Amino acid sequence: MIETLIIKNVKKTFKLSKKQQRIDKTTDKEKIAVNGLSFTAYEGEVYGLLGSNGAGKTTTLRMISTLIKPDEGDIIVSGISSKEDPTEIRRRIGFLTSELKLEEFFTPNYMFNFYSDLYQVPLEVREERKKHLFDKFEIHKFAEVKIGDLSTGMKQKISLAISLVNDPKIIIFDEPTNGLDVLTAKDVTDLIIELKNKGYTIILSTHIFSLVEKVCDRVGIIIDGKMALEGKISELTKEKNIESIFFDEYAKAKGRTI
Ligand SMILES: Nc1ncnc2c1ncn2[C@@H]1O[C@H](COP(=O)(O)OP(=O)(O)OP(=O)(O)O)[C@@H](O)[C@H]1O
Repeated sequence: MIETLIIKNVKKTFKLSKKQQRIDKTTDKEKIAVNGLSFTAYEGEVYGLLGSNGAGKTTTLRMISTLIKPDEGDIIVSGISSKEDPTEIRRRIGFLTSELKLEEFFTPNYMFNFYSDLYQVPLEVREERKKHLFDKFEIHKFAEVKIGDLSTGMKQKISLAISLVNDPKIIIFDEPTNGLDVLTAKDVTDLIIELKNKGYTIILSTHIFSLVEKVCDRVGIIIDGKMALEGKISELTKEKNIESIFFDEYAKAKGRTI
C-alpha cells in the first residue's frame, strides 16, 4: 500500500478575539482546534474524518491543503513535506467544497476556462474534462447563464466541477453534501465512488454517518481535535454501525451518556 498522505502529530491553536470569546462563552485567549492529530491515507482509498461541529475537521483539511500552517507536526503528501514545498502540494491536491465563492457576473463556462488556464490545462483536455463534468452535474443547459442568476444548488454544482479542473489525484471533500438537495447529494456521492474506483485518494470530512458507511474504506473519529478512534469500516461495523460507534466514543471522551 502506498502512503499518499501522512499527517504527523499536527497541532493548531487559534487566538480568540473578544468577539469569539463572547460567542464561545469563554475567557480563554486561545482555542486548540487540532491537538496532536496523526493519520495516514493510502493511495486509492477514501478516508473519512468524522466529527461533530468544532471537532477540528476543517482546520485539519485546511492544513493538508496548505491553506494554513500547523503550529507543530508535519504533513507529507506523496513524499513531499508541507514545510518544504507547499506549492507542489497545492498543485497535487484538489479541495472540493460546495461553498467556493464564485464570481456572480461570469458564466460557468467562462469560470471553468478561467481556472483551467490558471492550472495550465491544455485546451483539448479542458474541453473533454468540461464535457464530462458538465454532463455529470447537468451544467450544460446553464453554461452560458450568469452565475448570479442561477439557483444555490446549481452554484454548488459549478463549484464542485471547477474544483476538478486540474484533475487532482488527491482530493479533499469538506462536507460535500451539506446543503445539497437529495439528487445533487447523490451525484456527489456517485462522483466520490467514481474517483475512488479510478484510484484517486480521497479525504472526506462529514458528520453524515450513512455517507461514511457508503463510501469510506477507513474512518477516523475526531473529538476535540484528537483522534478518538480509527479503523477500517468493514472491521468497525461488524457489531455496531458507525452511528453507535461515534456516540459511544463521544460519551467516553466527554464522560457522559448520550
Ligand atoms: N480562524 C479561527 N479562529 C479562531 N477559532 C477558530 C478558527 N478556525 C476554527 N476555529 C475553532 O477551532 C475549532 C475547530 O474548528 P473546525 O472548523 O476545524 O471544526 P469542524 O470539525 O470543521 O466543525 P464544523 O463541522 O462545524 O465545520 C472550533 O472551535 C472553531 O471555532
